[in-house]
This record gives sequence, structure tokens and C-alpha cells, in this order.
Amino acid sequence: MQPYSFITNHPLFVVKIHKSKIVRKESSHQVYKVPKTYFSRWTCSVTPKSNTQTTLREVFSSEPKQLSDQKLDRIVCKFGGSSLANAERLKEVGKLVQMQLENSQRYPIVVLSAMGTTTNELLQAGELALKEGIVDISSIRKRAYLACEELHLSKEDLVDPLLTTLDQLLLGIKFIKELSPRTKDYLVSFGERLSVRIFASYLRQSEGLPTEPFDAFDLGFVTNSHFTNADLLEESFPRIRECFERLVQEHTLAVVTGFIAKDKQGNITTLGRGGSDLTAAALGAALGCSEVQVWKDVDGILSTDPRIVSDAIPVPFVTFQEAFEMAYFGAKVLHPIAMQPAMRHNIPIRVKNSYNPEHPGTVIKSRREHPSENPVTAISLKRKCHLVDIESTRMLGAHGFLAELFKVFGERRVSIDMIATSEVSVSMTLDPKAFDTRDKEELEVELSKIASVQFSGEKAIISLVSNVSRSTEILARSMQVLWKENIDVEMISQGASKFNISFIVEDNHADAAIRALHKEFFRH
Ligand SMILES: Nc1ncnc2c1ncn2[C@@H]1O[C@H](COP(=O)(O)OP(=O)(O)O)[C@@H](O)[C@H]1O
Ligand SMILES: N[C@@H](CC(=O)OP(=O)(O)O)C(=O)O
Repeated sequence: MQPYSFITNHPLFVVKIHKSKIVRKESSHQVYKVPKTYFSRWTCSVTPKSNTQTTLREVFSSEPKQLSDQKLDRIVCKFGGSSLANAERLKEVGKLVQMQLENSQRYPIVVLSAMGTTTNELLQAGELALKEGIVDISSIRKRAYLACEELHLSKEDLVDPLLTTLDQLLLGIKFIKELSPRTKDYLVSFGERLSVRIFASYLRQSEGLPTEPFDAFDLGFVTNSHFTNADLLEESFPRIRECFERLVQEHTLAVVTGFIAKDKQGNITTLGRGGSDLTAAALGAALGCSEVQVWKDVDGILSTDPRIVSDAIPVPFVTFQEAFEMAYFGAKVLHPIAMQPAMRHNIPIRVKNSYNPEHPGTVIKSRREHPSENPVTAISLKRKCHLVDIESTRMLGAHGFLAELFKVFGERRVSIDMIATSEVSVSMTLDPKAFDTRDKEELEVELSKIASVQFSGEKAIISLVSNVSRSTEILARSMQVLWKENIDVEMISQGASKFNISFIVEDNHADAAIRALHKEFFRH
């Protein structure tokens, strides 16, 4: 070991930095590898000057943040709840991680969702505590205990501390009779925090891999305070890089919680249901990884929802824009916002099947190299939408009408999906997730000041993600098929995006419409 090269002047610690590849731990003081951004391949020892709680993290957070724009030669592998249902599945996922390591000789960065349906169960437990005053985490405890037992892990160290806190939280909900969006986010965060600890421990103990669990908020994920559906702040990206370089050593296999983050006040937030895909894409983008793999329970993105059409076929390639349209218009396979960071940083996403790893899956990239023969790439469906017909009560051609209209929706954060306008009337569909009965009442009151308004529910948007330059052919074939099936089309939208032609039909006609259209474009 070479002599110390210099000693930093931190008020609480003696920090000695010296050149070495070896990371050691000594009894009197701890030795850490210094993040590459500061001193490449240098180690440092930190000895508290006095009895203080200050952590090493705080020492370094006072250092200047110099981020390199180097690419990280690793990939991100995200596994969703459907891949992590039980101990057996965790073992399979363990094999996939090992396989990745063997292929590339680099540790992948693993992002995990909660196991199976844990998130739903946590939300149900919250509602039960609130409404019935019953605190019951038996299903969550059972899944975590079973996983620990079958993977030969100590539940006392690994999951009991989190489960005890969860119990206390539910008691709090029961007595205070409050389950605010902020509390909901804290509540559901236990799912991901449990799964990374169990999986990282399993890989370390059974497979001997240098695994470490991380909560995403410790790796720089910062959001606004829109609890249950928070937006990742732009400043997260340099922070993620800085935190990762500081906290994750080159020979560490990081297992990171998907879905959760913190706001600037330090409250736990979530990125919206299915938000772990976004965690993976954001990590990939922030670190400049070569690929983000999203492992599901299907052979990639399919031509349509396999729950409606059982012989839907995997699509080998889609562009980011196409995948975005599909996700936004209902194909639940990928979170719509998840792709944005990867798209912006030009990092390919590969959707793979953890139950069928040999299948190549779907690659999502910026550009298509060869135009596809089929004018339709995939068909997606968004159910339970509201159709709003608005007719201006003012004179023809009054300016500012649309501006006023959009302001009313914007102020209530209600998203408009599809829109069609004429001189005096506007029809639009509203995202069912961002819209409830109170919103409807408020919108009716506000809109009726400038227009006559009619709401109708139970509508479905069917979107043909397609090559819109062939729209005449697509429309002709689609209308023919729907006409034969006796299905009325209530609204059509084409042109806003160059990748999507959408129709509105009655919700109870949606399945029949999807089957007929799928047969026409994929199975004729
Ligand atoms: N076009 C589509 N292609 C593939 N899967 C789809 C499509 N539309 C809906 N799905 C559904 O999405 C599911 C996978 O997404 P999700 O359940 O969120 O996975 P995970 O929880 O593993 O992230 C599939 O099981 C399938 O039922
Ligand atoms: N566990 C969260 C986040 C998530 O992304 O899950 P999944 O990857 O299983 O869709 C949810 O259920 O919404």
C-alpha cells in the first residue's frame, strides 16, 4: 500500500486518500473506494473526529459534482411483478442475471418491482385499516416469509424490520383514519423495498455474487410531490450518475427498487403504477448504459393485448414513438412515460420474457431501418374512457374558445386523449385514470359557463399504431371490417401523431372490434 497522498479537511472526519486498487476495512477506521468521479482508483479511509452520526455519504456530498459523460458498459435488467411471483421465480430471475453476467462479463444493474401482486395487496391493506379498522398484512408477510424460507434466508434480519414498520404504519392509518396519497406512497414502497432485499441476499448467499440492495431514492431519484403519480425531476439524471459512481463500486451487482423515489422534502413518492419501467429507463439514460432490458411474462410487445386475442404475435421491432403511442393508448406492457429517458438518450429497450428467455423479444429503438410490410404495427385498447361533447354557446368563429376550454382541463390536471373539432363544437376523450366523479362535476360547472356540455362514459379508444402514410388503406380496411361486425365508430382521429389512427367505439364492442381488426391486419 502506498503512503497517504493527502488528507482532506472535513470538520467531522479525518479523510485520508491514497492510491490503491484494494478496498479494505480496518477495525479502527473504515476504508472505502473513492468514487471514480473524484479520484480514479483511489481509496480513502474515514475516521470520525468525534462521536458523530454523519455518514460517509455526507462527506462526499460536499465535494464538487463533476460528472463525466462517459458511457457505462453495463446493461439495466428490470424484472416486473409478474417475473417475481415467488421463490421459484426469484431463482429463475437469478439465473437470468447470471446468464447476463456470463454473456457480457459485466455486472448488470438489476431493477425490481414488488413481488407478484404485493402492491395491490398493500393498497388493500391500507383501505382495510382505514375503513374497517383491521390491520392485516398476512398475505404480504406470508409471501416474504415463504420466499425467505425457500431461499434459505434469515427473515429476522431481512424482512422483519420492514414488516414491523409496515404494521405500525397500518396501525397509524387505523387510528388516525387517514390514508392520504402521501401515506399511500409510503405504504406501497414496502413492496419494492422488500423484494430488493430478498433478491440481493439470495444472490449473495446462494450464488456468491457481490450483490447490494439500493433504494432508488438513495441513488438520486428525485420527484415532485404529486404523490401516487410523481414526475421524475430533470435534476435526477446527473444526481443518479453522481450517486451511482459514488455508491456502487465497479464490482458490485446493484439491485435497485423500481417505482419509488423521494420528493425534495424527503417524502417517499411513486412514479405511478407500472413505474418500475421508468426507473430502469432513467437509470440506463443517466448512466449511458448500452441497453435497458425489461423482462415481462410475454414474448415482447405483442400485436395486441393477449388477454383479448390469444394468438397475438410478438412484434420484433418498434420505434420509440410507436411504443409510446401503444403504451399511452392502453397496451399495458410498458409504462408510457418510461420510454422517454431512453428515447432522449438513444438507449435501446428490449422487452423479453422471463418465462421464455430464449425468445428474442421486442427491440425498441429510435429509427426503423426498413419499412415494415404490414401498415399496422400493433393494435391497442384503452377502456372506460369518457367522451365529452362540447358546443360553444357563443357566435361562430369566436376566438379564444379552445384556449379557455383547455385552461379548464389544465387547471384540473385532466388529460385529454383524443380530440376532434368543428367550427363550434369539440369532442374529446378523457383519460379515465386522471379523472373522477368530482372532476366531472367541477368540469361540468366550469365548462357550462362557456358551452353546452355532454358527458358519456363507457367508451373505448382503439388505436392502430401504424404507418400513417398508408392511412387511406388502413381506414378503408378498418371501416369495412367494423361495418361487417356492425360496430359503430363514434369518433376518428388521425394525423396528430404520424404513428397512430384511433377510433372510439362503445366499450362493450371493444373486444369484438379488436379481434376483427387483428384478424384483418395480422391473420388474414
Ligand atoms: N400489446 C401487448 N403486448 C404484450 N403484452 C400486453 C400487450 N397489451 C397488454 N399486455 C399485457 O401486459 C402484461 C405485461 O405487463 P405487466 O403486467 O405490467 O408486466 P410486469 O408486471 O412484469 O412489468 C402482459 O402479461 C399482457 O397481459
Ligand atoms: N409495483 C408497482 C410498480 C411496477 O412497475 O410494477 P410492475 O413492474 O409489476 O408493473 C406496481 O405494481 O405498479
